[in-house]
Amino acid sequence: MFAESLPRDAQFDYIVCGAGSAGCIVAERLSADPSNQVLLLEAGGRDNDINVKVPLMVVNLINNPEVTWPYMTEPQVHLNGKPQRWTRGRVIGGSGAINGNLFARGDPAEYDHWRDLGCTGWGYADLLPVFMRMEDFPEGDPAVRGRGGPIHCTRLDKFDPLSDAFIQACRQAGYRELADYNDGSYEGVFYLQYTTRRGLRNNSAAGYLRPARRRPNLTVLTRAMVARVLFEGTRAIGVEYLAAGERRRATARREVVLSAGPLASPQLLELSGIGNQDILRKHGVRPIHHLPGVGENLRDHPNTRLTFECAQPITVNDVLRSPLRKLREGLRFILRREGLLSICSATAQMNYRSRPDLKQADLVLRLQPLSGGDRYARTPTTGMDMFPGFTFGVTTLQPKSVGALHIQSPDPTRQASMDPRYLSHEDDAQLFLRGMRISRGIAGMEALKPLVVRETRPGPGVVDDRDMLAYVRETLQTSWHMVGTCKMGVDPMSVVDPRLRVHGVQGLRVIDSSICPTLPSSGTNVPTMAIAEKGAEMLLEDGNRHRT
Ligand SMILES: Cc1cc2nc3c(=O)[nH]c(=O)nc-3n(C[C@H](O)[C@H](O)[C@H](O)COP(=O)(O)OP(=O)(O)OC[C@H]3O[C@@H](n4cnc5c(N)ncnc54)[C@H](O)[C@@H]3O)c2cc1C
Repeated sequence: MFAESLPRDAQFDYIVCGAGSAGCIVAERLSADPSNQVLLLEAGGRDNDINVKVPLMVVNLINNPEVTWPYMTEPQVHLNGKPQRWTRGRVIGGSGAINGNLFARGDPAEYDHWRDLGCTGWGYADLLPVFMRMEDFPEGDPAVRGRGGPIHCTRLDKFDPLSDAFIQACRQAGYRELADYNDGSYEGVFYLQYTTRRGLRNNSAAGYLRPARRRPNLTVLTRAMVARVLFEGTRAIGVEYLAAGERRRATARREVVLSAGPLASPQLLELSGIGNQDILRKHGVRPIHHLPGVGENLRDHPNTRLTFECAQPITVNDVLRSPLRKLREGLRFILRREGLLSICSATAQMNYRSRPDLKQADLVLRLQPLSGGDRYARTPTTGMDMFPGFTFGVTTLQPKSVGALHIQSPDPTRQASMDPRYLSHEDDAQLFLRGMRISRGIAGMEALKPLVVRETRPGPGVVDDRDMLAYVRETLQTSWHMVGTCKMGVDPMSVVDPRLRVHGVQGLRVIDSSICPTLPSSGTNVPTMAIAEKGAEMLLEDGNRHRT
């Protein structure tokens, strides 16, 4: 239940910090046992905004400071010195409340890689039952797809002519079409699936937290920013948080769980004295445990784009710039819960290998039936093209450039210094050139040709390596898939063990996307929700073991 405030020094069994994709699940799972008193603290507010519910209306959220964190990275040396804007959700549901709703488990081979790195229990076969119990996808193969779970997965049965032509063009170029890319197959071209239920966003806040919000043993406090974890020796005993202009405390009898996401969970560890002791001392934080991996291993999927003018007015651009089309799409959505309003943007995708000798797909080509100056240009006032347009997003799946994030002050309200070091590894830059060339080949296939008037970005004049690379460095942006800053593992640079317990201290876990050792080869939302499902199961198992 939502609380307005908490009594001074309130006590709970578990305190979960951050109500994002992971935190909502952890809190729901823990509070399903009525003997657990659970507190969920969220820095942002409630998620009642209609823009959260209707998928396409996310265009009104990603530039809205009311529901987002306005993070900026350090200037990027390999992107002409430009810092990058990194929007994240600051609201119940977290980034899952403002994301693209794309439903992807990721490449099974990448989870097997995690297992091979020493993360016992995290191979694809281990995760399959977790993915299955989370989801509701009645039309899928019941041997590998779940039904009846809290997160509904939608496969649209009608697509627009542009998406159909894209699929056809990829097939003409020799790639195979997948009927269900979440069934364990991963390489090929496919129509995307969405985390929506009856046309509305079905994130972890909707699927897990909402049904649990009246439980008397679950307290949810919004506008409460965790400032640090409190310790007695090396045991976490609670948190200090900022609410209504005051610094307050809450105590955890069992465990504190950090689910504040990949940019805040490592910051909270460092503010609490867990991290590289030299960095902590430099910023006036007394070290409790030297853990040099905290904040390292920052990974993201960088993204560059080719945009095209479309020969027919069938794109999101055409809907958003025409009051009549908006009304028509609005009615279609209200009456049948279908159409462009029921998706955020992307409709089809191809996962493929840049070279046949590779073990797994390393590139993504994604179709978005909208176009504009950059990834945040989603409306006429934010830079969307005022003509029919579509985008080919090009993303490298396992970039070799890895960055770091660290506190730059003991003040919890000051963002950490974030440096993804995009394109610092030359192989990543070369892979983008390959991806762009393959994308142009697809745009030139018979099936797509009638819909392409011209390439608008980078444009037909940009053809040699030097010019294309200059374009990539100028236009590269995030896919908002940051992970890895509290890496799970057994090596000296890992932060949590495979049961997600922070090394070297007791009573403290990190359960969110920051524990991924490498990038899941996909969007990171479904992988994060699976991490939360599995992490909560471990918390409950360990809690019960102590009781008996
Ligand atoms: C614009 C955008 C589009 C995306 N599109 C997709 C997509 O289509 N498909 C996909 O698979 N993935 C997508 N992602 C990525 C995916 O949504 C994230 O990887 C996932 O939500 C991460 O979950 P998390 O729980 O780790 O963090 P978050 O969901 O970010 O949750 C962290 C929560 O902690 C809160 N918090 C932070 N600091 C504190 C503090 N000090 N005290 C209290 N609370 C705090 C935050 O406000 C937030 O609510 C997208 C992300 C974004 C931002």
